[in-house]
Amino acid sequence: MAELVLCFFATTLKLLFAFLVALAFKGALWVLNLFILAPLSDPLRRLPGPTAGYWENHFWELIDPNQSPKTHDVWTRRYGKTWRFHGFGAFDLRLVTFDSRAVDHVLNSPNYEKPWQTQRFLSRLIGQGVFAKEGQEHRWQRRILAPAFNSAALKEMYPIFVQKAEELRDRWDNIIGPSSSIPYPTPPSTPPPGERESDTVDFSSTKNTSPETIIDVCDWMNRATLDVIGLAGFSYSFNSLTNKCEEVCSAYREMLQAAEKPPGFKELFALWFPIIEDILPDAATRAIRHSRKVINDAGHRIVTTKREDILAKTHQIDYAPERDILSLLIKSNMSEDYTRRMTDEELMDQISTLLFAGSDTTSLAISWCLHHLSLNPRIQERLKEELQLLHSIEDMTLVDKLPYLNAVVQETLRLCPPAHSTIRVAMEDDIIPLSYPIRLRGGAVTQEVHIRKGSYVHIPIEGLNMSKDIWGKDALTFDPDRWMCPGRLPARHLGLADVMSFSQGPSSCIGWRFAILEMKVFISTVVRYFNFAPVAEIRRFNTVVTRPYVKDRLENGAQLPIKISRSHDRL
Ligand code: HEM
Repeated sequence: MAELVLCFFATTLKLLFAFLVALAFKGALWVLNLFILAPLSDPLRRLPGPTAGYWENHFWELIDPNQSPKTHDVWTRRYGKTWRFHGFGAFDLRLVTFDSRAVDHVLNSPNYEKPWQTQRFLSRLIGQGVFAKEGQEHRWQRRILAPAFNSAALKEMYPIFVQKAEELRDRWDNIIGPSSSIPYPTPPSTPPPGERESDTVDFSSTKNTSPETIIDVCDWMNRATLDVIGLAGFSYSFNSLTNKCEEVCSAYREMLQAAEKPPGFKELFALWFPIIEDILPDAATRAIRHSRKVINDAGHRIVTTKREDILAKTHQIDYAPERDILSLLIKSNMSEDYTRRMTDEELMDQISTLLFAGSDTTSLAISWCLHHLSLNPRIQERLKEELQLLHSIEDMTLVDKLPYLNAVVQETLRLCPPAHSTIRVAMEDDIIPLSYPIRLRGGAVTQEVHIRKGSYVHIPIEGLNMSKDIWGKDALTFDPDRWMCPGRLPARHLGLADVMSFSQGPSSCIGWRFAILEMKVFISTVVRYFNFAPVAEIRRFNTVVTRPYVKDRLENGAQLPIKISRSHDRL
């Protein structure tokens, strides 16, 4: 018996050993292939591009927004409109293209998807919503979401933009001090819809006797746009502008802070082996999990109540359903074939997605706009003059059609796109057509790029918006006038709204009209009533989006201090 046990034990050991040897052999082959064999046959090797040591990368030059405009400019002059660079090293060659035909091809072809690393990062943060999905699932979610973003839906949401913009204006007015002669109502005595009486802030505590004051525009805009997406997205009051950020609002902010930290070795490793986060969750992982739970619990309550409400009242003759994005989404979902409806979990993930994709981006775009207006008093003055013609902000068509406001918004989106760049991966070997030929390393000239399955393509959103070839020599200057003279614009635009900021193709920004309208309402409301002046040198840093910080104060995180005073003479 003992012999039998020994024999069994020895055989198991042998098998285990053989298994480990096979595993090590497979691992060695994988490493050999990854670092040596595959790079040797990578067609991108033939492309022009910057050189570096085998283990060196070019991420920093390309992704740091304080360096990338210069890098793009110098490298496109040196290598042409399409080149390759080192990802994690020389074994990881990646493509960058400024060629409109190639950009069109990559962003519109089903052969290119968000890399699985991006999808995993997004799923961990915001669940399985439309942003994290690809392929058929993505197309299906996008179709159900579409009615919530059409013109009719926007019209319904417009009063929310106005309500929140005016609330923000009143908060700022109150911070400046009591000597206001501004002929608009002081902060409302009755709280805005959705806020409880007790949630309104005590304005006296923030008053300042000086006729001007410095505010952190970034923080204020962040709160305002979060309130907007709460109300417009799912009729939910975050009360962020009242300083009484409630639990979902705090959870969301906590989640963003955790996600903003640049990934270290462990985070990168965890993308490949997510189990590590289960075994050894760090503070960021715990924060994200906790935030997701809070957001999901609230999301569950919201989805259930809304669906019951819609089901119960649909047949009432005078029923006017809520017009927020989630209600429209639930309605659109209910009209789908029974087997193809989104589950409650999927609906909840759309809530996190909208929070993530719709608030921070728009808040940054508005902040950058006020920054540029503060640096350019003449442009600010001209905008104020146009806004004086606007009798009421309530008229959506009027606000949307103001030509100079439109030019200022377009120019901000061009020069300060909140998303610095995006990335796709080739799902199969492909040939990318080019409009501008490139010279390969051997000297041959070609009008197409061969790319193999698994290669990454970086789409330089900001680079395309700032390209001198596309926008002219003054591409780096904030000049809204270029949008007023059609002759100064490129013959052919890439991207939604004529800029690359919202990307293009089937995964482009679904909320672009929403964002532009929200920007217009906020900018016109605050620029009518306040003057903006710079107080610090502002730099940019890139986390998930491009944020401002005060030069030499990066440790304080995103900040955009601006001096505001009332424009008494205009009123
Ligand atoms: C100025 C503000 C905004 C900017 C610059 C912006 C930019 C973008 C960009 C560049 C993408 C594509 C990302 C990629 O290709 O990898 C995107 C996707 C998306 N955006 Fe926006 N966005 C803004 C506002 C909004 C708003 C207000 C909403 C919703 C209310 C929204 C919802 C989304 C969603 C759901 C996606 C994913 C679309 C998909 O994968 O099909 N965005 N956005």
